[in-house]
Amino acid sequence: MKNIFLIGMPSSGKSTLGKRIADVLHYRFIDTDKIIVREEGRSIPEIFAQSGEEYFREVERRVLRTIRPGDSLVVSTGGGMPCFHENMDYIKSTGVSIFLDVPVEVLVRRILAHGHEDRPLNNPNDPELLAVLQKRYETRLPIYAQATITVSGETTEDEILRRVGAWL
Ligand SMILES: Nc1ncnc2c1ncn2[C@@H]1O[C@H](COP(=O)(O)OP(=O)(O)O)[C@@H](O)[C@H]1O
Ligand SMILES: O=C(O)C1=C[C@@H](OP(=O)(O)O)[C@@H](O)[C@H](O)C1
Ligand SMILES: [Mg+2]
Repeated sequence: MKNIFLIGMPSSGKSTLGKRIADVLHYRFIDTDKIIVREEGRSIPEIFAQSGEEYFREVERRVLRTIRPGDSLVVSTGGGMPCFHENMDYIKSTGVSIFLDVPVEVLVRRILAHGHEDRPLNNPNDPELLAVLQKRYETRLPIYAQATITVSGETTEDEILRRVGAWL
C-alpha cells in the first residue's frame, strides 16, 4: 500500500495523529525526528547546536530517501522536512501526503502549554514567537499546500481517514 506522510508546522499534531492513523489502518508508523535522534545518538537541539541546521537537513534528506513507494508506512515528518532538498517532490512521488493546517495562534498555545525544549527553532520564552512562526508559516505554505490532502485542526479523525482512504 502507499505510504502516508504527515506534514505541517511544528506542534500541528503530525506525530500524534500519525500514530493514531497507523494504529487504525494497521500500518507501521515512523517519525523521522525519532529516527534521526536514534541514528545520531543525540537530541535535536544537540544536533543543531553541535553540527548546525544544514547538517540536520542533510540527515533528514537521507532518512527520507530510505522510504520507498509501497512501504505501507505512516510517516510523521519534522516540520521543516518538506521545505528542503526537494523533499516535497520525493514525498509526492513516494506516497499520499496530509497537510495539517493549524492556525499559528493554536501552535503558539500548544508550544506554551507543553513546552518544546526538544525543538530548537521554537523557543517558548521568545516574546516574538507568534511573529516568528507566522513568518515561517508563510514561507512554508507554498510547499505544504502541495500535499494531496489538507485538513484543519478541526477536521475529525474519521473524516481524515475517509479522505485519505480514497487515495490509498
Ligand atoms: N489535535 C490536538 N489538539 C490539542 N493538542 C494537540 C493535538 N495534537 C497534538 N497536540 C499536542 O501538541 C503538541 C505537539 O504535538 P505533536 O504531535 O508532537 O506535533 P508535531 O509532531 O506536529 O510537532 C503535543 O503536546 C500534543 O499533545
Ligand atoms: O519546523 C522545523 O524546522 C523543525 C521541526 C521539528 O519537528 P516537529 O515539527 O515535529 O516539531 C524538528 O524536525 C526540528 O526541530 C525542526
Ligand atoms: Mg513531531
